[in-house]
Amino acid sequence: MTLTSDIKPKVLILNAPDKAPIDSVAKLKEMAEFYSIEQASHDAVAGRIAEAVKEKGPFAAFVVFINWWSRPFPWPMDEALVGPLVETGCKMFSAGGAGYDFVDVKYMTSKGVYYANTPKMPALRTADSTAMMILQALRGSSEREADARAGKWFDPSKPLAKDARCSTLGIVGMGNIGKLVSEHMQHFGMKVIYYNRNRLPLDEEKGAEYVSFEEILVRSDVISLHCPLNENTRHLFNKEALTTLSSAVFARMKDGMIIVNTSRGAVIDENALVEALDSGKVLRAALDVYEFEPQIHPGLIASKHTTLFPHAAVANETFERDQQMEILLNLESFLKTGKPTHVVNDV
Ligand SMILES: O=CC(=O)O
Repeated sequence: MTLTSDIKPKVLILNAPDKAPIDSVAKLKEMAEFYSIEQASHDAVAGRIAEAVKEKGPFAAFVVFINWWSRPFPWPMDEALVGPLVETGCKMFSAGGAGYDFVDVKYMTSKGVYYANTPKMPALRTADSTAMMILQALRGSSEREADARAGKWFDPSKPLAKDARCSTLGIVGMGNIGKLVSEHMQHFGMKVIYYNRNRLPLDEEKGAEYVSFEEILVRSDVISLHCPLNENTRHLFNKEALTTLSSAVFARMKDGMIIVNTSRGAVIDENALVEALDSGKVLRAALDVYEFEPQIHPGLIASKHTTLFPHAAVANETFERDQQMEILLNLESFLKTGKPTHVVNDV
């Protein structure tokens, strides 16, 4: 039976999926009626949503096609933003990104609605960039490049490159990205240990050794962060873990270690990291994400021992297309089965 337009569910979209192949959009247009609003600040989008619900609603789903560098952000995706949709029966929300720290998932779960993310698209891209950043940090590439640009030749009195083959990589968070980083870095000869809330099944460990969080601190020459940002991981790397303050946690961390972060900035207390870089406790840091994006702590910019990326580890020529397609797949699955593909909450 062909659905008539009268009984098609309605979907509200924020921005158009302008990079996805026309076919994948056309297919969905057969299944639902689309209404769009434009990206703006949180309060302005809240107003646009409330107006759309009143004039065109009710909507079955709300999907967002914006990137995290395009501003202003309408975040957080909280009750003030999406309440009118939730209250009129909207059951599915989706936006781009593996991370969903900008979403009030607790609120959504309490209302019995799904939030769906896009975990596949960022995995390999972010893992590739992380591998590059680990190698850069091991080699001290920022210092070397700064010297070369300043017309200074190789100075072996500066800390030399660390050998990947003699180094242990500690991965915190062994999800899609962590697993790929583990495989990449084992190709460069690194010993990989990992900490995760739960141990992975043996066939997924692929040579990585499961250890406690404390062991990550004790044994790692390089720590790479791949955990989500939530109340348990905010400032997981805080003064105690990163500085010489008299903390038992710190006392077990290696001097001159390297920290790499392509997850979320606030997993690290940036003030503590700057202090640790200045004291030499942390030899080098390679960062793609920051506590107060788009600001980067001036101490991180000033340090010669940092490699900095502007939250672009995931970005390449094809990622927007793939991200939009993953959001559309969530929507297609929801329209067909009542459940999106990549649900982050149990409802
Ligand atoms: O930061 C990128 C993502 O969450 O996918």
